[in-house]
Amino acid sequence: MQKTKYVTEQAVCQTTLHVESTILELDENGLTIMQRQKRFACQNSLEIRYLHVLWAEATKEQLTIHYAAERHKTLNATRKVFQLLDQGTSPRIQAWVQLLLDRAYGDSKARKNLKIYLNPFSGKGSAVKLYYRYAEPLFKAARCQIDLHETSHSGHASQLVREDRNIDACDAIVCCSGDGLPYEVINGIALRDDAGHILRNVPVVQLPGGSGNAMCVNMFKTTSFSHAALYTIKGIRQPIDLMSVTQGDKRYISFLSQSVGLLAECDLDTENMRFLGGKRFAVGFLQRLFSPPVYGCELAVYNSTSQPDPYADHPGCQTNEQSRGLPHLQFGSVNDILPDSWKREHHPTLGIFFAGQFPFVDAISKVFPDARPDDGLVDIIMVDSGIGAWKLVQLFKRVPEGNHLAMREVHHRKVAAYRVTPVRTRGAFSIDGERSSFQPFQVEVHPQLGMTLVTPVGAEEHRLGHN
Ligand SMILES: Nc1ncnc2c1ncn2[C@@H]1O[C@H](COP(=O)(O)OP(=O)(O)OP(=O)(O)O)[C@@H](O)[C@H]1O
Repeated sequence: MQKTKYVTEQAVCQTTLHVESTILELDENGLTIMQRQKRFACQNSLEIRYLHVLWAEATKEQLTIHYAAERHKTLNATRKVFQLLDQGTSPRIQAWVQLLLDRAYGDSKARKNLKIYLNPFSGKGSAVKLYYRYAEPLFKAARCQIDLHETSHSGHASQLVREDRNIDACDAIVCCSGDGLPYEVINGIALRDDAGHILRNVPVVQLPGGSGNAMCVNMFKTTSFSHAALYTIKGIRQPIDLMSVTQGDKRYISFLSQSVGLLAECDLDTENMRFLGGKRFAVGFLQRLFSPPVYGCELAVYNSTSQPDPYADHPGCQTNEQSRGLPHLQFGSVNDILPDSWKREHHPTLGIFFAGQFPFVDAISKVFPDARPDDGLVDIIMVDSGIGAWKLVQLFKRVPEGNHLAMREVHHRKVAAYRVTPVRTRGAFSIDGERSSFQPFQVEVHPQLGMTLVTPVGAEEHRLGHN
């Protein structure tokens, strides 16, 4: 807490508050607090961006401004207190405080009601510590209402969201975890009778507590825990597409990716090396570099831009109306006969199949650089297993910048739906980074079925490892 100052109100206009020797000025970008030393000279000026202002209130006696102060690239909840000598309830001061709050929150809802799920085993097991140290103080300073649940087992978060009768009263579901927990939450909601209504209306966000944290990187453009907490407080609602994945008689909801082949193996088959953190993926890659696996498959794709009527030759399909439940599968499931309008291809020597709807699939891999999360399309990249070790290394070196799409060996496209039928009977397949059974699967995009929060205008991008 900063040093307390004794002041009296002499407000001169709506954006400026003179309180004895202090001037509080609301300018274009934020609040400036100046100490007036002599008649015309101001010193000790402090600037607080509106983005960083968490809360402000004036009681009869004092004005308190809570804000997120940045030190060593980490945000900490702090406050300034000014004594108002019985004048805090004056309309002028109350109007100034309201103006500060209006500018601090803009289009974002203030005092959010947050439902928080904490996975104590995410990543290297530090999510709980990170939450209490970096997120909770900011949420409390911003006067958020917190309903916190620590998950006790796999499937716990799914059960909680399925049974929660007040879920639509919350302003965001905050997963303090890797990407596994948001996947679980979304699929838990998908089992409710009002799944469509909840998915479309209640934002799901992530504080980066796991090893991948793709949801946070894509939406908040940060791997910093404290910045992600601030962007949750100040986040703006943003609809996103979700994807149905049908496999056998099951239907999963995917928000991030589907992966078959080399990359899925590097992720799933190195889970016993979790102690290596992010490096386990690189170890898996090196192990397969000189003999990449071959995942021959039949691929069928539906591209809505070339075929204007997706329903024409699929009699079983229904319109994707804004129902309260989960949307109907417009293209049927993986068990249905393929519509004639779909393009069929045979890829006998496929090595990598990766599909996703966000640019980043983890904190550093920009696999789909021009993907848009709300365009009704899923990006697919495919690479042949015969690409060769040297080209494979080139490809991976280019992925962080997203330059790999320029390589002749990388086939990229955007589709509205697709089906993969593998030739082999065993192999690696993941949905949103979670292992799924190796069987034929079909994916269709549900435009803007999901909801999340994104950073407000003016937020910085930082994808480094700080808190
Ligand atoms: N208390 C718990 N014990 C064991 N597993 C849990 C618990 N709580 C949640 N889980 C499961 O842990 C899985 C992985 O969670 P999460 O994604 O948060 O961490 P991660 O695997 O470290 O991160 P990433 O997905 O980024 O690699 C989820 O599928 C979830 O179901």
